Amino acid sequence: MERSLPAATPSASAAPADAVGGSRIGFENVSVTYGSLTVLQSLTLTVNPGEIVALIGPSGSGKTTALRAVAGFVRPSSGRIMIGDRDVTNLAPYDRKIGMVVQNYALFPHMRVEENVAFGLRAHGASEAVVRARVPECLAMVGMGAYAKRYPRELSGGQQQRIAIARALANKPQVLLLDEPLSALDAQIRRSMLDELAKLHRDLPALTVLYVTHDQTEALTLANHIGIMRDGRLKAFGGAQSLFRNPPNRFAAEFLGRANLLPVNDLQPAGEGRVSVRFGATVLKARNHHRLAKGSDCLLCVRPHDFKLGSSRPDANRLSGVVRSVQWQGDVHNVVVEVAGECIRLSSAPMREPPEPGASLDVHFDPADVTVVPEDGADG
Ligand SMILES: Nc1ncnc2c1ncn2[C@@H]1O[C@H](COP(=O)(O)OP(=O)(O)OP(=O)(O)O)[C@@H](O)[C@H]1O
Repeated sequence: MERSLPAATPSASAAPADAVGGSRIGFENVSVTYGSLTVLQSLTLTVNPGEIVALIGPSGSGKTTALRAVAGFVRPSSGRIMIGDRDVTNLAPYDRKIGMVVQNYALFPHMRVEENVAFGLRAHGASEAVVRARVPECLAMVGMGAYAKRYPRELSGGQQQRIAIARALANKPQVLLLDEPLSALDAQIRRSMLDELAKLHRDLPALTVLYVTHDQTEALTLANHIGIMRDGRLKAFGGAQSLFRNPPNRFAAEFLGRANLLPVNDLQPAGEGRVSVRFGATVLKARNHHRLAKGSDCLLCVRPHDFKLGSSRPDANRLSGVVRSVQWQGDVHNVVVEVAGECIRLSSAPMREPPEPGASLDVHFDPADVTVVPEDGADG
C-alpha cells in the first residue's frame, strides 16, 4: 500500500502478525490535540513484530507526538494505541512494557553506568540476582562492558547513547521507541552508531522498533518501512526502497531523496508497461507505477544520480540544456542544468574535466529508472 493515504491501513508487512502479535504497534485513527490545535490527525499505522518503521518529516510534523503517544506520555484525544492485542491507550507509561531512547541520552548524572542500566530493573522489582546478571548482559550488547563503573560525564556522547540503549533494553521490552537517537552526535559517530543499531536489531530480531528521525539516510539505512509525516498527517507509507523508487506524491519525492520533478503532460501508453509524456517539446518515456490516467498532467520523478552524461543508448530519454552551476563534493560532482526553463540537479562520479557554467550539456536517463508521480491533491 503506497499510493494514497489513508485509504487503507498502512502496515509494515503482510507477515502473519497474529502469530507474534505481542509486539505489534498499532495506531488506530489516533488524533492528538493541544488546546484548539490538532497536531496528529487520524493516524492509522501498523508496525509489525520485529520490524523497524521510521517516521520522518519536517520539524513540527508530529513525529515525536506519535511516538510519545505510544510511550504513554501523550494522551490521544481520539483513537486507540495497541501494543500487540492490548489496548494501551489508557495505560500508564510504566505499564506498557516498552523501552525508549531520546536524543539527549537522559542518563542520571549522579549514577554510575551500571546503576543507570539497573534503574528500570529495580523499579520493576527485579531481584538483585537478576540485576547482577542482566546489567552486564545489556552492557555487552552495546559493547560497553568495560565502562560499568564510570559516571555519564566520563563518557563521550556516543558512549552515553549506548548506555541509554542498554538501559532501555534492560527490562527486555518487546517494543523499542527511538526518538532522534543519533542527532546529538557528530557525523562520523552517527554513521558508526547507525551500523551498531542495525547489528543490535539483527541480534534482537523480535524487537519491534519505531524510529523517529528527520534524517532520511538513517531511515533508509535502518527501516524496513518508512512513514512520511507532514502537518500531523501521514502523507506516504511504504517499503523503504519502494517509497524511494516510486514516491506516491510530490512531497514524498522531495522529502525522501530530493528528487527532480519535471512537470509533464499528455500521458500516453507507450507499450511494454511504459508511458510517454511531454516535457516542453520533448517526449520522454517512464514507468507508470501509480497507474495515472491517459492524458494526465503529472510529474516525472528523476533522481539526481539517474541522469547520465554523454552518449546514450537509443532507447534512453535525452535532454539538452545549459549548465548553471557545478559543485564538487569530494566523491561526487553536483551539476545544475537548465532544460526547457526548469533547473534539474544531477550528481555524477567525480569528473576530471567537469563542464563549465554556461556550457551546453546533453544528459540521458533510462525509462526503467523513472516513474510518473501525481501532483499533490488539494490537501497535499
Ligand atoms: N506540549 C505541547 N503543547 C503544545 N503544542 C505542542 C506540544 N508538544 C508539541 N506541540 C506542537 O505539536 C506539533 C508537533 O510537534 P512534534 O514534536 O510532534 O513534531 P516533530 O515532527 O517531532 O518535530 P521535530 O522534528 O522538530 O522534533 C508542533 O507544532 C509542536 O509545536
